[in-house]
Amino acid sequence: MTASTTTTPALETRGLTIRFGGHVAVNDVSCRFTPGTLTSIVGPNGAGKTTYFNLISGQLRATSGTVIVGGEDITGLAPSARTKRGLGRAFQLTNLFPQLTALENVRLAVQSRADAGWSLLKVWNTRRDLVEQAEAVLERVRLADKRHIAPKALSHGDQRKLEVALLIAMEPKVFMFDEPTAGMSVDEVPTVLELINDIRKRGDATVLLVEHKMDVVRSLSDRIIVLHNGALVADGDPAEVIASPVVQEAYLGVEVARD
Ligand SMILES: Nc1ncnc2c1ncn2[C@@H]1O[C@H](COP(=O)(O)OP(=O)(O)OP(=O)(O)O)[C@@H](O)[C@H]1O
Repeated sequence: MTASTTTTPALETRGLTIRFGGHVAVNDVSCRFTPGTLTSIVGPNGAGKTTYFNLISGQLRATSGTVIVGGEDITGLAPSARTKRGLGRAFQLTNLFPQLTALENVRLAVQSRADAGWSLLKVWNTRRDLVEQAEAVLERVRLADKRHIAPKALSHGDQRKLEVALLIAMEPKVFMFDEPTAGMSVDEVPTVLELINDIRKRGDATVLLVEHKMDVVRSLSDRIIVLHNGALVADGDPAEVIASPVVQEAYLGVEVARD
């Protein structure tokens, strides 16, 4: 294990399990995620990666096991309550307000975070701040020049950047990305990866990344865990895990074989 055992984990799962009928999609997964690290979760199709994410973010309820954020057991909480505890998951743009501009959407995300901790009056008094913060986030994801465009009019790559912007605006402690480069053209991929790398380098954010492209995983990760048939079968340093038989077998002839 590369995760430090002395630092309080930002996120921890203990014995996390979900069954669909007779099928165990996530099977007794115990794992600690340390602040300031990026962990990639890999494994073959159907291994349970997205289901693991759904259990962490609350889209699915575990059959057994616990999810702990910042030392607090959040297993019984709804997704929105988990978001307030600092769990942030990037979702496709279906969550956006299509009639609003990119800037207005990001401002709403900034505001939803502000509302969680501030009085409404204070939010009103700092409206200008909220817009400035939203603009700063759009700068950071290099969408400042497109701030007045509606999300659906953005290119696919810019839409993915906007998704990252919304997540950044909510200032979560844990950032969760499920295949953030899926469906992107080759030239759009590096910008989104740079943004994720930038999140990881700033402060003590904890980043979880589900990604199939092994070259991406290798370049970004501090640690890799491997799920196979719902179980955690490898965990550690990226080079070691990528070289392990289970990963070699799962990805043989695909990305790994190219290097
Ligand atoms: N709601 C559900 N009902 C029944 N079975 C489900 C449900 N959600 C997931 N599964 C099953 O759980 C297993 C794990 O699926 P999951 O989508 O988590 O895998 P994955 O590792 O994310 O795969 P991929 O890389 O293809 O996205 C699969 O066999 C899937 O069919």
